[in-house]
Amino acid sequence: SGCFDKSTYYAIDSDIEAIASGITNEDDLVHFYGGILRLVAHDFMDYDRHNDIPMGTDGCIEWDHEVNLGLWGSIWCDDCDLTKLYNDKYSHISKADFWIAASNAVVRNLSVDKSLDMVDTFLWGRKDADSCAGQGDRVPTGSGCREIEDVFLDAMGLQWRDAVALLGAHTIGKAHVDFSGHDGYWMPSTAEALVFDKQYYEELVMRPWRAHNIDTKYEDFIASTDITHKEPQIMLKTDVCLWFDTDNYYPCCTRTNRWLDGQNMCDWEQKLSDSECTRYDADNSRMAAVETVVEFLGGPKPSENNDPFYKAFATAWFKATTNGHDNLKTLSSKCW
Ligand code: HEM
Repeated sequence: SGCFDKSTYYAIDSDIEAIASGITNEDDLVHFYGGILRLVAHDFMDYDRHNDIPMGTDGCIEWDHEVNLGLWGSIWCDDCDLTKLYNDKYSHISKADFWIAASNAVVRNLSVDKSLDMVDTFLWGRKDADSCAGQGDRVPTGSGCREIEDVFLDAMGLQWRDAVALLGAHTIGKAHVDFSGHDGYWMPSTAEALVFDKQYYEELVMRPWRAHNIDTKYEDFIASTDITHKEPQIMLKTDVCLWFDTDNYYPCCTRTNRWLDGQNMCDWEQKLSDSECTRYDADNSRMAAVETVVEFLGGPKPSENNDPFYKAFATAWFKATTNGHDNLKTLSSKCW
């Protein structure tokens, strides 16, 4: 219903920035930005093209489901800034559309030189669903690449390239013990978690990642030591599997030849220097993920080239947020 024009789109962008500029604590700021992106990801990751009830971006989340914890209460709730903004100014558009526009604002504002503006590929007209029983069960928990194949490739109908691009959003944000049971930033510092760029792929490839929370339901990877990091730095198995075969070989450490203060960096909580993570064979279909990571690094040498990642992210984001919809509209030039 109604009308959604470019000025409304950019008004949402400015309003998100205005809220962000009022958040003085950096950790809270990361969670504000990251939480908005995660909210949309959880709305689109429930899409299943093979199911009679496909779901997808419909503004419906099972807030109490374990996989969604943390979204209700600090990102979306009666007293949450984002919700208040919606109720005050934008409730004439659907929540699903609003969340995506808000996420686009996050991406634009945190991208290098604010260069990743997805306005031209933004479509609107989604309808909110009142209920979505079973939504949470469709969202991946982080166990490994089997989940990426089931959710992104099979249910959502995306390519490996799309999945790898979307996961680059983990550059922004943090995992919280109280929400997911995982703890830490994907980036080495809070400041880096506030820049939407290709650093996720650099961290994945360059850093020694040690298996962590082994034999618990929170199995993941942790980087380095408390000597080099104030906050824990983590990757999930669904992140590390874009480069290493963690589904078939775990626990392991990704780079067993790194030393710090005379100690092997794989041997902090337990000895893993003798368990190097394995790579995929050349004929493994997951090599498509590996090749995409190489591409997003932006060249053979360290570079500032975010273009391959940005372009692929915009494409994948478009597919993920429009999946299952066939009557969405482009932004009007002006609503009267
Ligand atoms: C295999 C798919 C995915 C898995 C298993 C996964 C898992 C997780 C987990 C466990 C957390 C930590 C939540 C917490 O404790 O607060 C998280 C956070 C986050 N995720 Fe994902 N995620 C996936 C895909 C995505 C996608 C596609 C996006 C966006 C395009 C995304 C964006 C984020 C962001 C920005 C955060 C940080 C939230 C914050 O700072 O509060 N994730 N994810």
